[in-house]
Amino acid sequence: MQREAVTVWNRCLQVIQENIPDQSFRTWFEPIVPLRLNGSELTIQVPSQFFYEWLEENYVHLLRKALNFAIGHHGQLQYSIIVDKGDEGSKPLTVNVPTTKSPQTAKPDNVDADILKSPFEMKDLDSLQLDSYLNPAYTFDNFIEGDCNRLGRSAGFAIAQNPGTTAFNPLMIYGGVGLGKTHLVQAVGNYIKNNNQDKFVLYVSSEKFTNQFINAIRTDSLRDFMSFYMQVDVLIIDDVQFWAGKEKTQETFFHIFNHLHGAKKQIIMTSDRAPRDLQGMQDRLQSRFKQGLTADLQQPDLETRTAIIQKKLQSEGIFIENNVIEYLAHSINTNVRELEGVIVSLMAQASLNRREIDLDLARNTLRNIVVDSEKEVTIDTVQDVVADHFKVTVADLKSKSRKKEAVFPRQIAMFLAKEQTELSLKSIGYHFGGRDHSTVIHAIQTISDLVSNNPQARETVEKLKSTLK
Ligand SMILES: Nc1ncnc2c1ncn2[C@@H]1O[C@H](COP(=O)(O)OP(=O)(O)OP(=O)(O)O)[C@@H](O)[C@H]1O
Repeated sequence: MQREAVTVWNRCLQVIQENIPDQSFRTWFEPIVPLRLNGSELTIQVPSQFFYEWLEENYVHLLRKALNFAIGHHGQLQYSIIVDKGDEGSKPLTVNVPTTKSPQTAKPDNVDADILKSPFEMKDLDSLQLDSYLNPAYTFDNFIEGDCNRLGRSAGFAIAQNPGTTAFNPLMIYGGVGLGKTHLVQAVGNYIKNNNQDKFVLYVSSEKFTNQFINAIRTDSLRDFMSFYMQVDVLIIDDVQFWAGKEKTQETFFHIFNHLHGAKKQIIMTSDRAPRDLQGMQDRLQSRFKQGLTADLQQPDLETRTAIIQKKLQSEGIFIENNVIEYLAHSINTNVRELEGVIVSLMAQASLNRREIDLDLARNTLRNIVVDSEKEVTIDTVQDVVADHFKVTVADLKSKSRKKEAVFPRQIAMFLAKEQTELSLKSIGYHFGGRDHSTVIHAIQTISDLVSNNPQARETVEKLKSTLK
C-alpha cells in the first residue's frame, strides 16, 4: 500500500461516509484497499467482480464526487479486482480493470443530486427541465402490490395513464419510512415521461424546492422561479412535511399549486404523516392537500414481503432457496428498505466469503445487522438466550417434542418473542417449527398467567429479558 494512495483514499472516504448510511459504508467501502496513486489516478483493490460491479452500478456518482474532492476533476479511478480462480485452485490473482462506465451515463446512485448551490439562474432551470431528477429504476413493474399499498398504487397507476384528468388531483401518498412513497411517485413520473414525450414531469424534494426558492429570492429571480414551476405538467413533491413552519415556502407553493390545479396539471405529493397531522402547515394548504385523494402506505404483510424479496433477487440474477426467502420474510417486518438492506448485505457476505446464501448465512447476517445498529431483539436471539438458560437446544424449541423440558422453554420463548419483537403470531409460529398461531396464543396466555401468579416464573422471565437487552 502506498502512503499517498492511503491519504487520498481516506479523503474520499470522508465524503463517502457523509453521504450514505453506516451499514452501506461498512459493507461496500471498508473492505476496499487503496493500492497506489499514479499522478491523478487512484487504484483501489476490491474483493470480487461482484463487488466491483455493485460499486459501479450503485455508487459511481458518489465515487466521482469523492474523487473530485480528494484529487480534483481530473481524478481517475482504477479497480484492482481479486479474481477467484475457483476449480483451478490457485491463489487469488489481481487484475486491473478500468472504470467501465462514465459517471454521466450510469444509473443515479442514492446520493441526492446536488441542490442548486449557485445563484438561481435560468440555466439552472434548463438543467432542471432536462434532468427532472427521476430515477428510472423506480417503475410500476418492480413495485410489488399488496394490501399495504393497493389504494395508492391503483390511484398512481390511474394518474400515470391520465395525468391531470382523474379525480385524484392532488394525490397525497403518506406513510412511515422506507415503505415505498418515493418509489411509487417516481414510478408515476417515469411512466408519464416515457409515454408522453411532450409532458414536462418534474420530481423534486420539498427541501430542494425550498432551497431553490431561497436562492431565487437571493438572486432576485423569483419571477423566473414561479414561471418555471407553472410550466410543469406533472409536479411531484417528496416529503412535504419538511415545509412545516416554513411560511414563505408554503405561500409560494400555494400559488403554484392553485395555478397548476386550475390548469388541470397533475400534482403528486408525499409526506411521512397524514395531512391532518401536518403541524405547522397553513390550513389553506392542508385543505388543498386533502382535495384529491389521500392514500397511506402500510407495512407490507408476509406475502408482499416474500414477493418483494423474490423480485429483488430476480433483478439481481441471484437464486436462493425458498426456505431462506421464507426465513427472511418472516424475520424482517419493519420496512422495505430494511428488507432490501438485508438482501444486499447477504449478497455482499456471500460474495466476500465465496459461499452460497443459505439459512446459516441469513441467520448470521441478520444477527450482525441487528447487533450493529443496536436495534430491537430478533427472534433468533430470543431462541438462543432461552435455549441457553434452560440448557436445551434451539432445535428442541422448534421440535414437535411434548416433553416438559422442551414445552416450558418453548412457551417462554414464544412469549418473549411476542413481547420483544414486532413479529406477528403467524411469523412466531413459523420460527417454532411451523406451529400455527393458536398454539402461539396458547403459549403466551399460559406464560402471562404464570408470570402474574408465580414469583419464580416472573423472576425467570425478567432475567431473560435483561439478558436480551
Ligand atoms: N412495494 C414495493 N415493491 C418493491 N420495492 C419497494 C416497495 N416498497 C418499497 N420498495 C423499495 O424500498 C426502498 C425504500 O422505498 P422508498 O425510498 O420509496 O421509501 P419512502 O417511503 O420514500 O421512505 P422515506 O420516507 O424514508 O423517504 C426502495 O428501494 C424501494 O424500491
